[in-house]
Amino acid sequence: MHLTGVGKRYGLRGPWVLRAVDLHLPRGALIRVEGGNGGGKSTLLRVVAGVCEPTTGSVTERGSAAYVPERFPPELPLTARRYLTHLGRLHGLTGRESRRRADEWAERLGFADKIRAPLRGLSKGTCQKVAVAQAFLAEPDLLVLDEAWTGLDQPSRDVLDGCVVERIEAGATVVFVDHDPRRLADEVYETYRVEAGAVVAAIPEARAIRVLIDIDTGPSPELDRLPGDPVREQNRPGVVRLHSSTAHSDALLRHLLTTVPGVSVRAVHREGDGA
Ligand SMILES: Nc1ncnc2c1ncn2[C@@H]1O[C@H](COP(=O)(O)OP(=O)(O)OP(=O)(O)O)[C@@H](O)[C@H]1O
Repeated sequence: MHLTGVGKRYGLRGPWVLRAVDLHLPRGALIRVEGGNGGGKSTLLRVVAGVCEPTTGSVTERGSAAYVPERFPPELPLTARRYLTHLGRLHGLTGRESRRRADEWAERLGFADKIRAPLRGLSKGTCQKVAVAQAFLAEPDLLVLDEAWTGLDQPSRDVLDGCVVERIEAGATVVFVDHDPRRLADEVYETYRVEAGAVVAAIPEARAIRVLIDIDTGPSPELDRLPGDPVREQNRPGVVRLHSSTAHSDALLRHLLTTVPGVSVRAVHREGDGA
C-alpha cells in the first residue's frame, strides 16, 4: 500500500501531527514504527489502518485491514464470543465461520475459558487478547498493531510473535509499535521513525551496531547464516571484524564459539571504546 502526501491534524486549527508523508508498505513485510512520546506514532498507525482519515493526501491499495488499538474499548454489552463473531461478520465471514474462528483464536491465545464472559468483566490482559483475536480472525491483508503486546503475559506475547510471523508469511503487511526494541527484530523489514511530523527510515534500535567482534578465521570458515546477520569487515588477512547489535551479540558469540569450525574469537569491543 502507499501513503502519498499524507498530512494529519486534529481539528481545523490543530498543529500538524503528520506532514507530507510518503510511504510504501510492501506485502509480506513487517514494518516497525518508532518515535518519542506524543510524536504521532498512533496517529500514523490509525491513518494506515484506515480508522482515521488523513487531512491531506491519500492512502491507496490498502486491501482488507484490521487494527489493534492502544486502548481497546471493552464497554460493550456483549460476551467476548458475541463480540468476536460480530466482528467476523463485519469482515465478511459467515456466522458459522466467525464462531469457529472466535473459538479457535480464544484457544490459541488462552482465553477459551472466558469467551462466554461479558467483555465488561474481563481483566485488562484478557481484553487485550480479545483485541488481538478480533484483528487476526479476519486474516486481513494489512494488520496494524499499536502496542498489542502490552498487557499480555509472556507466553501470550510469544504466541502473538508467532501469529505475526504467520501473517507475514501469508503475504500480509504488518505495521506495529512496541516499546521493546527487540520485538521481532529479526523479522523487521523496515523501521520508520516519526519525528516532528515527518516519517523517516531509521536503523532499528535493536539492530544498532554496538558490539565489535574480531575473529581469526581458518582457511575456509563457515561464516554463512550468522545470528543477527552482522556486517563483516576484513580487518587484515585472517582477521574479520563482525559488527553486531547488542540484541544479537550473545547469540553470535555462542554460535562462533560452539558451532563454527576453524574460527576463534580474538577480541570483543563495545562500539566507541576506541577499538
Ligand atoms: N483524537 C485526538 N484529538 C486531538 N489530538 C490528538 C488526538 N489523538 C492524538 N492527538 C495529539 O496528536 C499528537 C500525537 O499523538 P499520538 O497519540 O499519535 O502520538 P504517539 O507517538 O502515539 O504517542 P504515545 O507514545 O504517547 O502513545 C499528540 O500531541 C496528541 O495529543
